[in-house]
Amino acid sequence: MLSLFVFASLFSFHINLIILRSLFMLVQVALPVPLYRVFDYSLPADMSALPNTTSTQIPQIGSRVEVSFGRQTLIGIVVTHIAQADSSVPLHKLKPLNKCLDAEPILDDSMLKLAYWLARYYHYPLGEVLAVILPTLVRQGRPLDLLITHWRILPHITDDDFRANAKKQKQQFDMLKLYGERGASEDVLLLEGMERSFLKTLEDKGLIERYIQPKQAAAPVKLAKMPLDLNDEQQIAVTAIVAAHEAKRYTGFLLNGITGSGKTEVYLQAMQAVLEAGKQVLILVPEIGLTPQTRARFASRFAAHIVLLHSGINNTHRLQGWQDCRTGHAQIIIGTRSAVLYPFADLGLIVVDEAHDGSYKQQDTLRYHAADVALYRGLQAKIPVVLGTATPSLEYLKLVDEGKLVEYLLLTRPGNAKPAPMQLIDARLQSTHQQTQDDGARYDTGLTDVLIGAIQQTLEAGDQVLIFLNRRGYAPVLLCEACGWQADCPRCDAHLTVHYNSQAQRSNYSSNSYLKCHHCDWQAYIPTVCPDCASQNLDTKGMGTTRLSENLHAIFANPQTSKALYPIIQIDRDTTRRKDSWENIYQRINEGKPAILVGTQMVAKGHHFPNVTLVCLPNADRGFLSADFRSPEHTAQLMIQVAGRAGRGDKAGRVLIQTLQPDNSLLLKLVKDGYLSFARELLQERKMMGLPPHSHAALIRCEGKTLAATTQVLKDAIANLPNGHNLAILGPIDAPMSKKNSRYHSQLLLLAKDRRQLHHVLSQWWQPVLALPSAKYLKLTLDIDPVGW
Ligand SMILES: Nc1ncnc2c1ncn2[C@@H]1O[C@H](COP(=O)(O)OP(=O)(O)OP(=O)(O)O)[C@@H](O)[C@H]1O
Ligand SMILES: [Zn+2]
Repeated sequence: MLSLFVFASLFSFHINLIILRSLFMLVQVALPVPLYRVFDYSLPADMSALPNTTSTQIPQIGSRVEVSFGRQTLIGIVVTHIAQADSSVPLHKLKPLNKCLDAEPILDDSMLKLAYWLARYYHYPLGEVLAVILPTLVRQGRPLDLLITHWRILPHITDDDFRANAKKQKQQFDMLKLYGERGASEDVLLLEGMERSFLKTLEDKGLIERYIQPKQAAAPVKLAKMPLDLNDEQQIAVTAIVAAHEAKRYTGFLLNGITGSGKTEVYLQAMQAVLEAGKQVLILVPEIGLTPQTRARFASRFAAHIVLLHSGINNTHRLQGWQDCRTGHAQIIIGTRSAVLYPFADLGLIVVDEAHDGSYKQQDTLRYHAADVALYRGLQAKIPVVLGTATPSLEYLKLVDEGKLVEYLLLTRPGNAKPAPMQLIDARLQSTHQQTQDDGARYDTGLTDVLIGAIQQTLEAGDQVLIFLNRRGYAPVLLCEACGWQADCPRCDAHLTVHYNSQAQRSNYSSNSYLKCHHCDWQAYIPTVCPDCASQNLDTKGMGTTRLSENLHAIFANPQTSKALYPIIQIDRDTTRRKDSWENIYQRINEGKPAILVGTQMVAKGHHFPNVTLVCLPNADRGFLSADFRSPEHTAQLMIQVAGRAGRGDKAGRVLIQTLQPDNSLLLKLVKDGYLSFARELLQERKMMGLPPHSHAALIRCEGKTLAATTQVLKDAIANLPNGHNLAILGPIDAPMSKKNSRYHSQLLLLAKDRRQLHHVLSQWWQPVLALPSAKYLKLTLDIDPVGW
């Protein structure tokens, strides 16, 4: 009895102590505001007044709280508990929290560490980093219980309880009846076509009830199909990745495999070991067009819970996916860039497919690179990370040289498939093919006879042709032949692209014919006379995918019917805008009948079209002339990726590159010696010039109403650099497209030999730059490891 009393009094003393401590305890909250700091809030005297806390509980680190901030109410994340004595805010100025939204942390320690790392590395405010990490609905405060709603029919209810006129309700009731006395989860029912409003109606009528159950763990992953027999190169790579996984050791792998060498099979077999150990696998893919096909490939191998994360899913699905990753319910996660920021219960492997791809770099707000973040997360979780590509960026080659990435080469294609040889066609020696239009006038098709002959031959052999043209629309320029006027965007330093369809008459302003700026989406009618000199002599210059498709129609038309003899399938952002259009196009191609595919860079990425045996690049080599030092690397990657679509099935393929500069040394090197040798030479050149990856870059951009203002800030910023900074400074210069959307842009590039030195300077310098008097009303951004110029 006595001991019980002692225990009880000790217990209440303990409680009092906690309450007492919480009175002097503050929480520091990261809020989604552009300020480089966290904010102190006190706890209300009566903690139980805070929803989601008990009288003894302090809101946990990693949980969401609602606070008053100025006149606003914001939701932020608790990042630390501090003693009141340690706060710089005087007691009377401290505000109490309004609400605690989570009883448990929604971000664990590793996610918070990730957020701190991102904030530090990209010099971005912590609260805004967290806003990028969290899905919209989480940010807005949606409750995140890990319980799921089930619905079932009440035991005493029978069919007789329905009146005759409630037909739809009866239908839905019958559907629920199929699930027996335990009913089914709301997600399943909604997927089956049940409507939420009906569930509510049936509940209100006392026919069905909801009950809550904890989410069940996913069933162990099973193989749905036998793996292929690996070739030696593949086997060596799989063994190394699995060994790192088994040793619970971080290793960054560069899986450097030529196009069609079976990198995906390597991912699949490495994944198998990881999934069988009960761990999750994250696969990053470049863009939305890829995800359905990729999913199909993984789903046919593994019976597993696969979650797809890309920009096309709505907020509810995104939240669901986020929860599934965090609880471990998701076993295979296939996603674009932002999936690398998701929380995972037990991640065992990260694969970054087509790791060189530009879409892995986020180009606004937090400018992270998903492959770099993947490597950090691998290190954090002690797991292997595989960067797979046929065209590794120079950054990765350098990391291999430094021993920071382990490289495995796949130099052959499995089975009979051989890499397609590349051949140059000198377009200076040959005039391009001319066609006659209805009114008898001749026009240039932009294709040489050699190219047309090869296309014809391929189609007659029953195969498919892919023509790559990285420009959508009809033509990039509308020009007055009389006075030289060109249709330019009033808001950007850019020509307006002509979107035109010969079926729609040019003069009747049909919705198919218009001028459009591809940078700001400004649109205008196509004028019938020149706005400057009133001449009717307006003409288009250059060729986009629509025009090329029309030209091909004319070239390969049946003379009697004028109809094209072969399907001509245009694949670009305009033709794949609708949700299911990519799927339809994909199906048409995979029927395998002879066809001509005309596509922009959308077709370059990872697709497997086994019947394509000829790939043509009528003018893809232009990028070798650009001013951006990264342009040759990116152009070569794109060319090799497109070329890699040829000859992936049993038949041999070939690649024809039509060019006006057949003597260009870069082009010759690429065609003759292949990508790796080409890339090695570029890397050497960058070393000589001290350019990335042989130095580390930060790009500062300034946007404002005049170039004078944007340049001035950057000059002031340079003047503020700490003494002895030891950085190379390029600029300020006008940005490549200095006027965009009626705003002007200047930029400044900082280069450092040593990464730490760059970050050291930035950490002292960047925040004061944002506070410069001349920076008021201007937008300043910092891009660490920029990929564009
Ligand atoms: N060991 C193997 N034996 C037989 N066929 C294989 C093997 N490995 C891969 N393949 C087949 O080779 C084809 C090309 O493989 P995959 O698409 O994985 O190449 P990839 O390296 O990912 O290509 P890309 O970089 O161009 O996307 C596929 O049809 C695949 O099924
Ligand atoms: Zn524009």
